[in-house]
Amino acid sequence: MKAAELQGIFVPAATPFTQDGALDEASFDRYVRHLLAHDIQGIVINGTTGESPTAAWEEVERLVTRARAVMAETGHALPIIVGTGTNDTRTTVRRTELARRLGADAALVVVPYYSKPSQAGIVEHFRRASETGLPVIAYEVPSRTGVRLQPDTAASILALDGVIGLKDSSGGTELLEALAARTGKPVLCGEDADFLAMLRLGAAGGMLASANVRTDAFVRVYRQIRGGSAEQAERTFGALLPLIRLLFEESNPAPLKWLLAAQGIIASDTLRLPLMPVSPALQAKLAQTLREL
Ligand SMILES: O=C(O)C1=N[C@H](C(=O)O)C[C@H](O)C1
Repeated sequence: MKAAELQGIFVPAATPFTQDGALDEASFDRYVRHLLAHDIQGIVINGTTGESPTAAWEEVERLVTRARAVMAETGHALPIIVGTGTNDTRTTVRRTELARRLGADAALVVVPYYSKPSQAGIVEHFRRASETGLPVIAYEVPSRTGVRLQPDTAASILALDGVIGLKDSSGGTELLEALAARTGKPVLCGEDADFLAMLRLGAAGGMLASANVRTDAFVRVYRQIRGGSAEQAERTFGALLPLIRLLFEESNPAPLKWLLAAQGIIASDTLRLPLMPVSPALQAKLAQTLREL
């Protein structure tokens, strides 16, 4: 995958489980077929939305194999981006190599969480991952990692040959604006509520959990901005905002999985602990949204 291909809407897939918590491949196949019916630019497997903290690597490999098979059956060849980042550089490098051998198109590598490494340590982490030969998309999400990329650090990571872009879930537009004059590489919005603001400031697109629902409307927002129809984009996005807020009212991907299951796209909204199903109060709000979709 090349940097120039990081444009448009990328959908991070949820990982369907059966009620007893096993990987539900039949649901995943159906779900991928559903996603492929929309004009998206790629699918992410094992992102945050895919419950990467509790997915076994063997399961990730199964999902990549299934996604590729469904694409072959339906005549699609969209990029498959695989979450390979952990807080351990060695494991991250090994997973990125495995993903490359499996035929992934790019790796989504999160800023190493929990250890609170120095900015220099973070750059080194990405250098090692980027030397595997699989294009890397760096993923900045300080609310989850506990460490924030400084703009200089993000620019150094983006300057690495094997890094093709950044998914920015930092919240707000500061990092994007700081990077604007310093990198030609694409920045994708990873903070759903900021999608429109970031597109306006030059983001190349979005990698958005909420684009699993009302996918076509997210594609429309992107196209409207690219086509210069800012007012239309504002209206389209304004109509999506209540849905986005609901999807993040409790930890992603719990609300999303509830909606996918309620629509029959996946069989069950089962999550792996410590994530819990959505509360009854949120379920009632999601059920109302479902009637309006
Ligand atoms: O799975 C992802 O990739 C995303 N994760 C973010 C999160 O839950 O923190 C949200 C974003 O929409 C995509």
